[in-house]
Amino acid sequence: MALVAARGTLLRAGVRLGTEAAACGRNGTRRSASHRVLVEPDAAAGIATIKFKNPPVNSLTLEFLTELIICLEKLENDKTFRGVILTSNSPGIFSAGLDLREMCGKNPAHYAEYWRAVQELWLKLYVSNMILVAAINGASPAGGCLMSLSCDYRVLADNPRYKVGLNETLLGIVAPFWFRDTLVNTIGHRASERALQLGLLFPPAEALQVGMVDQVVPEDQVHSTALSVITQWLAIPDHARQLTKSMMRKATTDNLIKQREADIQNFVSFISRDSIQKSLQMYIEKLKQKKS
Ligand SMILES: CCC/C=C/C(=O)SCCNC(=O)CCNC(=O)[C@H](O)C(C)(C)COP(=O)([O-])OP(=O)([O-])OC[C@H]1O[C@@H](n2cnc3c(N)ncnc32)[C@H](O)[C@@H]1OP(=O)([O-])[O-]
Repeated sequence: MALVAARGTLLRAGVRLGTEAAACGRNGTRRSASHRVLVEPDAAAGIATIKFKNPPVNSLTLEFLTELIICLEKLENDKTFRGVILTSNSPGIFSAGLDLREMCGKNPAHYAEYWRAVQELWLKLYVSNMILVAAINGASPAGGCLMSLSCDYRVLADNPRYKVGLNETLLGIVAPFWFRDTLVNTIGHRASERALQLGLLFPPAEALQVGMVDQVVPEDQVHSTALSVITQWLAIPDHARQLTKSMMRKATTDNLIKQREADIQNFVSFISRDSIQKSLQMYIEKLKQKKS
C-alpha cells in the first residue's frame, strides 16, 4: 500500500516509471534511474552505487524519497545485485536529512503522505536483503544520518566539516522512536541518550569513537573503501547473512510496522503545532542568514 502511494506521488511528479526506472540496470554503464537518483550498476560484481542528486543539499523531498524507494525496490527485486553503496553525487553534502519545507506550512494530508514515505524508506533500507554500505562523502545530519545508520556499514570521509548525527532537538523537534532505536542498535543506549538529547553532530574522529561510523578514510578513498568492504561481505553466503541480519533487525522494524498509522498520526499532530511550525521557520531563517 505504501508503495502504491509512493508510485502515485512519483507519477504526480511526472516521473516516468517503466523502462527508465527499470534502468537501475545491469550493463555496467552509468544510467539514471530517475532525476534525483543516479545508479551506477556493476552487474559483474553484483554491486550498484546509488548516488543522491537532489541539489542543493540532497534533502529528502517527497519526490526524492519516492524515487529512492522505487529504485531500492527495483534493485532488491533484481537478483543481479547483492550489494549497494549509498553515496552523494555532490561531495560535501551526503544529505541534509528531511526536507524542512515538506514539514512547514503544508496541510495534514501532506504531512501524512510525507511521513509515510519517510517510514517506507527506512523500512526498505533497514531490512534490505542486500548489503548496504554508506560511503558518506559529506555532511549528514538527521535524516541523512538515519539513512547511513540503516546501512550495514558506514565509511566516512575524513573532513571536519562532514559531521554526522541526529540533531533533531536543535531544531526543536523530536526524533521518533524508530530513529532512536536505529541509533541505539548502532551505538548503544547511553551514548544514544546523550547524542539524542543534545542533538550532537559528530566530526569524523568522534563519530568513529562513538561508533556512528565504522571507518574514517581520506576523502578520495571513501568509494574504494566501501567497495572493498562490500566485496568482503559478499563472500558470506547470502542466505546465512540475510537470515542473521533479519534476526538482528526485524524486531525493530516490526515495532514500527505494528504502529505505523499511529506513528503517522503522532507526526502529523506534532508537526502541525504552532510552536513546532515556528521553530522550523526560525531554523530555516537561520540557515538563510548563515548564507548571507
Ligand atoms: C520529527 C522529524 C525528524 C526530522 C528529521 C530531519 O531530518 S530534520 C532536518 C534536519 N536537517 C538539518 O538540520 C540540516 C540543516 N542544513 C544544514 O545544516 C546545512 O545546510 C548543511 C550542513 C547540510 C549544508 O551546508 P551548506 O553551507 O553547504 O548549505 P546551506 O546551509 O547554505 O544550504 C543551502 C540551501 O539548502 C537549504 N537547506 C539546507 N538544509 C535543508 C533541509 N534539511 N531542508 C530543506 N532545505 C534545506 C538551505 O535553506 C539553503 O536554501 P536557500 O537559502 O539557498 O534557499
